[in-house]
Amino acid sequence: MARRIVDVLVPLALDQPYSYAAGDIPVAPGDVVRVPLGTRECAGVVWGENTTPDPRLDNRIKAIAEKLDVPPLRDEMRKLVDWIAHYTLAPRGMVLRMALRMGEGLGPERERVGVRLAGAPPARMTPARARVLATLADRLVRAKSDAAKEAGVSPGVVDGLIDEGTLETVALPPEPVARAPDADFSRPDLSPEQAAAAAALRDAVAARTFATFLLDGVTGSGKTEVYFEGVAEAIRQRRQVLILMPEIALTAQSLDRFSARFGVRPAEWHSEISPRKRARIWQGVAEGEVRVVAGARSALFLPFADLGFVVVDEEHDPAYKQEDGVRYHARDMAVVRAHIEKFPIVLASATPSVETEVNARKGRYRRLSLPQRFGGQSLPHVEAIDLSREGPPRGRWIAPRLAEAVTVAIERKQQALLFLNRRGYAPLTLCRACGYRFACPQCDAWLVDHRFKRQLVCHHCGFSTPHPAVCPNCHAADSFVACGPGVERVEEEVGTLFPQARVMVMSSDLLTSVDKLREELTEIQEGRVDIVIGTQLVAKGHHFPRLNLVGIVDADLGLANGDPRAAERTFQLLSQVAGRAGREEGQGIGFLQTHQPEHPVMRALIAGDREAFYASEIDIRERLHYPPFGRLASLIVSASDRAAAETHARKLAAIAPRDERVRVLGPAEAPVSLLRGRHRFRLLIKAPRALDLSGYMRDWLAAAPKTTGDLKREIDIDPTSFL
Ligand SMILES: Nc1ncnc2c1ncn2[C@@H]1O[C@H](COP(=O)(O)OP(=O)(O)OP(=O)(O)O)[C@@H](O)[C@H]1O
Ligand SMILES: [Zn+2]
Repeated sequence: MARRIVDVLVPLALDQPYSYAAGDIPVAPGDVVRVPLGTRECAGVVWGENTTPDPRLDNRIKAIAEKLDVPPLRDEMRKLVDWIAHYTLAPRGMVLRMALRMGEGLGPERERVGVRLAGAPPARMTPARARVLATLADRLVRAKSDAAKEAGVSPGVVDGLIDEGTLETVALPPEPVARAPDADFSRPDLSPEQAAAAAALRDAVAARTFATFLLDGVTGSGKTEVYFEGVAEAIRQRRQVLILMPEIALTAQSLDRFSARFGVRPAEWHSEISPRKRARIWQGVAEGEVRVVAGARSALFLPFADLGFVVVDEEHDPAYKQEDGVRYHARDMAVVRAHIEKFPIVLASATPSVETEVNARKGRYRRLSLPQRFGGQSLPHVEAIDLSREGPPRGRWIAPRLAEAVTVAIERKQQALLFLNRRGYAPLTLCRACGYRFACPQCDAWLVDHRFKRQLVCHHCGFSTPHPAVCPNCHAADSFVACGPGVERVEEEVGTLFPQARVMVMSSDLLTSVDKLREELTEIQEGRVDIVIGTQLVAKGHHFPRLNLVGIVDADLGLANGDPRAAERTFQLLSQVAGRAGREEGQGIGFLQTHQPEHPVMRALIAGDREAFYASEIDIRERLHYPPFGRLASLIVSASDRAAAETHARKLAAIAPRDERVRVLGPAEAPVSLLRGRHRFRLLIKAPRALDLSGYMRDWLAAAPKTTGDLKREIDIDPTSFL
């Protein structure tokens, strides 16, 4: 009998599977196996039968070491991996790696040890020991760590009592990763609009077919309550659900809302979940035991046994695009997954991306509208403060009219949010004596002054250095001037203007963990803060009942960077921020401090005229053949040697396949021309919508010269960042 050979894809930067002999291990496609690779072993997935193995390899083919005891990767999941790799041009192994990211913790569950009172009291009694005995006097079993915690003693005390025979140990079953949600735990009364939208989602989930919805509701309209009804239907159908959120929106508040509706928290999946927990969730999801996952973009690659509904909350959020490794857009790939597995998906936003908006206009996505806030609250009233006419005095950042409004808000015991999307104290530091500016040694960027950490920091690569005492150029002392504001500088000004106010600064660099973020958000919700100063960390999804005033310190900040999506991003971000105001009672007000009150983005925000913004933006995109009316890809060539990068980029441009429908722009020095010590050149490729741009890029690179030295090429299909 011929040997059975199978192809195994390993989670490494390889596009092709390797052949292995199955021996007498009964493997089938999708099975997770351990295989020898070079000098070590690694996990991989059987991708298919190999019926025509290369005879020359015959005696070099190695055998599969073992089949792992985890559920196989289903057909649909393998199709998704193939699809994404094909589309993004990432090696298939790298995409697989995301689907196998169950941590190294897979394997038997770590046993939990419980204790209970069993024998005679110890010979030597101490107050700590007495407390443990008192705690366990009810003769119930407790986890060892819980017993220590409840008694307020160290675990060593409990161990001592076990050694003496006073306590006995008992093996406890592992805690479930997630308990089953109850679809009818607490059903809300929906407004008529909410009810109509919810019914559409429920029907779609019950129909078990592919459909894409845009849940288009103004800030505070109760989109969450609506998509929860789709979730409830999937739970009733005994199917699984994935709720994707931008990482920072995975807050205690949103998880609590889930448990208020369904009785339990969903399983969480984000970068701070521990490897062991990760492994258990992965397995629970694959076995169908975990019903609902709320996760950041990487949760898209979880191997659901029977996924029946996906929500992409805040679908316009740039955080859905992964910018390193496999460059994929989780929203778009979620739609692909829904299509492959034939279930409905809903994209929710108050400010849909232009792509999604156009898809809805063209009828490719079905729009569900919630034009009003829930409970009759009106949308915030937005006004411009023209910085060229009524700006603050020199060296200050809060205009008199905004300061006045903050004073009034505090008097009324309401909260104010001052938004500035810039971390640190000042974006540029220079020497007054000689004009020297502090720049990053590895990047084309100024160093940002972070006073709280007492460092100058590069926001591109993380390089940091303590504040020097004298100018490194002219050796003058005390000659530094901080230029421009960051949140820390606004905090300083707020301290002078409102000395009595309780102030909190929220900025990602000041946070140590997700838990810390959750604590701070709770403090704001509970009204223990008067003025919040924050970056985009506070812009998204939060519901602060007492917040009625939002001041945008520099509304023009995002417009200046030459990015084709600058207008869209600015509109979305500022609408979201302003949308935090007046959600529960009273009228919300937003102030935009701007030098360009006539800019279409500012005019649309002030008039509350979303349609005007989309009309002008869609018109521009259509004329320029930008997405979604055309397609883009970017190719960045980088190297530590500038000439090497430039020469290679030019060579690539010269050999681009000829196709009169495709335009290759560049190479040009990238806007960030030096990053982490590498010089960067960019090519931008523009093509019509119908063209297979991934195929074009693949043909191109297949003919390209090999990269030598530390030359690197990075391809980004549908880029969203243009730096
Ligand atoms: N049917 C309902 N019954 C009771 N409360 C509701 C209902 N719908 C919405 N709410 C409440 O209204 C508030 C706003 O809802 P939600 O946060 O879901 O809005 P949203 O549309 O997601 O807003 P944003 O886009 O600003 O995040 C929440 O406090 C929510 O609990
Ligand atoms: Zn840097």
